[in-house]
Amino acid sequence: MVEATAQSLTGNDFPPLKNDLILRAARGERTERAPVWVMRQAGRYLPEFRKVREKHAFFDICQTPALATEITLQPIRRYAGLLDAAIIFSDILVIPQAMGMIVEMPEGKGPTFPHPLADPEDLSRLKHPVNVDQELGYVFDAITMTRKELKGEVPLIGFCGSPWTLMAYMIQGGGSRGGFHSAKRWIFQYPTASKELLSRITTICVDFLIGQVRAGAQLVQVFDSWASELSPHDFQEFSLPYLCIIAHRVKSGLSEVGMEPVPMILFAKGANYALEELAITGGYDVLGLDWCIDPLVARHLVGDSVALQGNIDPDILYGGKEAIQREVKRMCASFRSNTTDGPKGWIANLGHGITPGVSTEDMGHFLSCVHKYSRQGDEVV
Ligand SMILES: O=C(O)CCc1c2[nH]c(c1CC(=O)O)Cc1[nH]c(c(CC(=O)O)c1CCC(=O)O)Cc1[nH]c(c(CC(=O)O)c1CCC(=O)O)Cc1[nH]c(c(CCC(=O)O)c1CC(=O)O)C2
Repeated sequence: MVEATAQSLTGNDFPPLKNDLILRAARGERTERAPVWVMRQAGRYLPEFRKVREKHAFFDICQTPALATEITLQPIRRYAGLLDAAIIFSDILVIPQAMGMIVEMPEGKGPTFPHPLADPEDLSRLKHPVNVDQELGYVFDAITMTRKELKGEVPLIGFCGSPWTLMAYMIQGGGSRGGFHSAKRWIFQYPTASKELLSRITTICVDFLIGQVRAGAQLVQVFDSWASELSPHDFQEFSLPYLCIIAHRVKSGLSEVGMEPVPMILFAKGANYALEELAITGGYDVLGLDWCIDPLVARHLVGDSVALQGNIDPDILYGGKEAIQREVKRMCASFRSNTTDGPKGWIANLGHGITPGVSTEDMGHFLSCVHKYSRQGDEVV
């Protein structure tokens, strides 16, 4: 267990960084091998996470910097030398909580909102404006503490949910299992109120990401996990403009306080139809891919303007050692455009989060295979 407390945090005098592979790849540079991290790498597939979870409620962990730090470090310790980034332990749903909504996490059911937004009058129930330092300062404290405890081993990623994905949760009242009818009814029946809500969330995302960087995050990722629910036209109307505002305002906001921009990653799951446009106008340095697009095709669409992240099917980790090796090899060849050169502008990851049933050994095997098959000079499939 880490010993520091939130009270002991002082300034931003962090230990020097020893591994900058992911930062170089995010800038589009050619690297000696692909940096690798995994969405949800600190989570239920780890027995050490489940042990902490037995004693603490999910959001208590998020709100207690020493616990969030401990869990963020768990995969970094277990897979020492194999992971090239840590991601702060938190959840995308801390923003709806900051807006005054109650979010519960009943065992085995996933996030639940007991009082979702039913119609536009309900917007008046939300805090507006939101004081992000006050409501989400615990995430900033957790980031500062984690950054110190990481001792420069790997960079730390901060994150938030996208306006559309968060709006969908706030109206739907729960996870993907319930469908998306209520959330989508809003965009068709109440487009003006929907845009008002999206704008409010956008402002919070901007302040939240700037705060995370000021607290010590060295990259940030925006999760638009439910982009897949929108048609290309509706993505243009109800998600893309807000994603663009976030990227541009975070960068300008950081420069206003005299800070260097950090790489920004966008994971818009299922929005592969928008990759070309996102690369041109999005303002993100890295675009995350799900497993439904071939990396060669994605690279062709985005050109050299952005780095890419991803993208094998998370269920491959259930396929056994041989399948993992085979599929990682295939992914590496495709991201490396079938050359023996080192990868250029590629961060290896799954195409979405690791799921709770994966064995810790198979996760380790995935990471080792990326190290082996993404290396410069290595054979291609
Ligand atoms: O599938 C659903 O409908 C609800 C998903 C869900 C959320 N929080 C949740 C759950 C329950 C669950 O995972 O079973 C609740 C949640 N969030 C988290 C965990 C830990 C774990 O997955 O085992 C859990 C499970 C909690 C538990 O029961 O112990 C932590 C979390 N959520 C998230 C992150 C960031 C990341 O992915 O790396 C991270 C932290 C980083 C890390 O674990 O290393 C992000 C998150 N949370 C969430 C989403 C939306 C995804 C979706 O709706 O499909 C997303 C974004 C995404 O994964 O695309 C919402």
